[in-house]
Amino acid sequence: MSYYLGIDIGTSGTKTLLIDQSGKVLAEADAGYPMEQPRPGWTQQDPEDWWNATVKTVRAVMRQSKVDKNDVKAIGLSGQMHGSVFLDAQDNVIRPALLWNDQRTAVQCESITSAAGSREELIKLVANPALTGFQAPKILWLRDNEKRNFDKLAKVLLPKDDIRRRLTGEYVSEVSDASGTLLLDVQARNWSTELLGRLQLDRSLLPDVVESEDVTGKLTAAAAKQLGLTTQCQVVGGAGDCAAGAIGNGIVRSGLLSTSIGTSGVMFVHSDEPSIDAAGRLHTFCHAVRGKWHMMGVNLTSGGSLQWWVENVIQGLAGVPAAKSFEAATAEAAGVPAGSGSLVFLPYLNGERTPHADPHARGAFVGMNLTHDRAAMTRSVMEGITFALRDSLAIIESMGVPVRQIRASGGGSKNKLWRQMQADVFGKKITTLKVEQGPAYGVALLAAVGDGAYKSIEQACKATIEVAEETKPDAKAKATYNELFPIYRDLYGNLKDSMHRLAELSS
Ligand SMILES: Nc1ncnc2c1ncn2[C@@H]1O[C@H](COP(=O)(O)OP(=O)(O)O)[C@@H](O)[C@H]1O
Ligand SMILES: O=C(CO)[C@@H](O)[C@H](O)COP(=O)(O)O
Repeated sequence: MSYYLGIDIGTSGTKTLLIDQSGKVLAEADAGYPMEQPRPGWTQQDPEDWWNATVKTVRAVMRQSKVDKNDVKAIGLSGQMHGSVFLDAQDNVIRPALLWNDQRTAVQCESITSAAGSREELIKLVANPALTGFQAPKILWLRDNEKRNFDKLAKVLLPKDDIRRRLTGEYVSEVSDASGTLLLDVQARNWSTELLGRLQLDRSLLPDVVESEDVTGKLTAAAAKQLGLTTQCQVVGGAGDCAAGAIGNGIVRSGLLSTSIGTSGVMFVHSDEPSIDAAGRLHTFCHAVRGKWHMMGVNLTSGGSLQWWVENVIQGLAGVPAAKSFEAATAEAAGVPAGSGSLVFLPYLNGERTPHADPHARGAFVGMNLTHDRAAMTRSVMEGITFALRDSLAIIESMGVPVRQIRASGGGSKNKLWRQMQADVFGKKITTLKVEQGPAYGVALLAAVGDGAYKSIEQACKATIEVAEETKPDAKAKATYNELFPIYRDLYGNLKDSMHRLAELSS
């Protein structure tokens, strides 16, 4: 029997799992690490933490499963997208890695747009506008602000690709994650030499780019020893965590969408063609399916807003025990009718990407009155997060993209109230999988495809992924949300100026 490892370098921690060739999960392990926030809107991590978590979790699943190391044929890598690991010519990490939710690069986004000629020209080159989280503005930020570090720079890698370097000694990325650098010609599935030239960035700074199921190398002797595996173990391209999570949800053909409520929120749709949102509100990226694309809307503080509410606000007030806090808070919210008594929450606690692309957007509760209590406010937070996902769905539908099935995933979708709320807010049936394992599972499947256990990722998904539960919209709640959604949408425009002035004051 052959076995495959999936490793997901997440923001809060690394998750590793081991599957057999039928797709059955034999063991899984997690290891967490901190995220530094040296200033409001700045986020960083130490790549060494990702490596230590990788070693720890791989060793843990090998120990738990008791699988013979010679039978582990391949590894798939997934990870938080867009981050930058800056390396010197000796592969030393020059400074902490800047992350996907870092907002320090607004000035560099403007420089990139003007170097391309205009926002429209930039979208023509790389299918997307310049957004603060993406990798290219981070490279320019280093050049503009830390010249001594920039002078040492020899390579820039995405988080999971830095783990690949440590596993195989190779500098390689793959198309789905490379799409989020803003330097990939997404339609041609290769680096945009045109944009690199206009930004005066040397191609040698970037790794090679392959398809997600391609084998990128084998473990070095040192890595094999550290992980307790063999030098015959292959490492496939893998995928950025959104595409990897979508594969884990079986989103590999037209008409299928997935939502994910994790720290960030994602509305993801498969596309046979590189369809581009001319306004640049959705990201158009290569899918981890060979020769296919996807579009997605991303909310920066999705489940992260509930986490903020439960940890920073409610816990302080009520002393809810940490382990049970999400369940306890949402159980209380379930007693409040849909619409939270006309209270609307805007989940823009760290700026927002889709649809506003605004690092200075801020959160708000609007419509409070004397009847509102903690439970209503919790519910309103959940509804605001779900409205933010509906914003992305509305854009997808306005582009004429077919929507046949929506599969809900991520920590938030494990909650029954939130699954019902998604059905009611979207006005559509929501399905969930029998076993949802997220991005690590998606890349373990890519590893199985790379090793030849399946002909294609579509075939692997068909053989392994089973839809279990269906949640239908409730007509009354759907009508309430249809009334509230236009108000939610108007609020950003109405409050934008005040949000910006407040963001300025807190910076
Ligand atoms: N039992 C629960 N009920 C409601 N929401 C939950 C529950 N468990 C987790 N969540 C939400 O899911 C988020 C974490 O999702 P997860 O997919 O595990 O995160 P990450 O994106 O960091 O990997 C939390 O911040 C919280 O908003
Ligand atoms: O920026 C994006 C996608 O564009 C985020 O989805 C990050 O990739 C999130 O990573 P996790 O919080 O799920 O680790």
